[in-house]
Amino acid sequence: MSKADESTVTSDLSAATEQPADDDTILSVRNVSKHYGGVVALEDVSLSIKENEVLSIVGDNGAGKSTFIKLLSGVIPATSGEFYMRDPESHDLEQIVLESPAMAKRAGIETVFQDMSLSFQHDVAANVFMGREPLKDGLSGKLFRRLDREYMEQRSIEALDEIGFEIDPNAITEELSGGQQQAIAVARALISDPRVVILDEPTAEVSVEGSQKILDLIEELQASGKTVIFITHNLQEVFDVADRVAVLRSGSLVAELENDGTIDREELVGHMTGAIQQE
Ligand SMILES: Nc1ncnc2c1ncn2[C@@H]1O[C@H](COP(=O)(O)OP(=O)(O)OP(=O)(O)O)[C@@H](O)[C@H]1O
Repeated sequence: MSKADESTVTSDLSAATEQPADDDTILSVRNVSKHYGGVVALEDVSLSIKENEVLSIVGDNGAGKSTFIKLLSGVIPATSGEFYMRDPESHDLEQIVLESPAMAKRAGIETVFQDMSLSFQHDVAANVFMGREPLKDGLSGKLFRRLDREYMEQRSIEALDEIGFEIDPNAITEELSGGQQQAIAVARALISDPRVVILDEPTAEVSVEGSQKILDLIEELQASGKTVIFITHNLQEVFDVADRVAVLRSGSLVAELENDGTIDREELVGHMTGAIQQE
């Protein structure tokens, strides 16, 4: 049996018209396409993300990875297709509209983009709460309302601690390492208690040591009940922390593989490059 046969491979997924809504699906992407004018960035992608899994998305440059997560974060609208999210109360998969970042956040999806969107001159607590600063009660009149700094610092410490980082909330962000900055961006994403956390190449600008901390962080997120989707170019990271890997090639989802010890680098690269093509 070839390596490809040994693995749990589902191929030609882009041809699927409807995906079964497995009980453990938290987020379902159905027949989603994104065209930029004449450029086909994604074509008829269907993918189910399972509750509490770590799913890695890989693909060569231009495969459609960034486009895929921009759609899930509501940064750009899909040209066609549908998204469904498991409702935490009814437990049904309900259709959601992802046409703005606010809509994605409301659905419980938070994304940390590669640039992290941090304000580097500001301190850690300010970044963790950026755009959601709590105000002190008891003071009347907008002009006199003050930030609840004490709460911000305390919550920042807790949010970072939850993902395995100890960082002074008063430290200036630009003075911290790449791994610490990534942790701050993740802590900010966690403040709204999302169910799905998307990380866009979280280790790209981080030292080897910092990268290991980020991989630990991904495991912490999973242990705390989150579902994690992460994009990486580093295949070793896929083997280290992903439960499953989805491979995009030229805008199509060409394989989904369980990271159950049977896939190897050659096989993964084969799917990415097209050297392996399933019927
Ligand atoms: N705003 C845009 N306008 C036109 N074409 C775009 C736009 N954004 C992406 N594309 C095209 O869509 C395709 C998919 O791009 P995307 O950035 O999603 O790929 P990627 O897998 O994230 O690549 P990389 O690893 O290089 O970031 C590429 O052909 C790209 O040139």
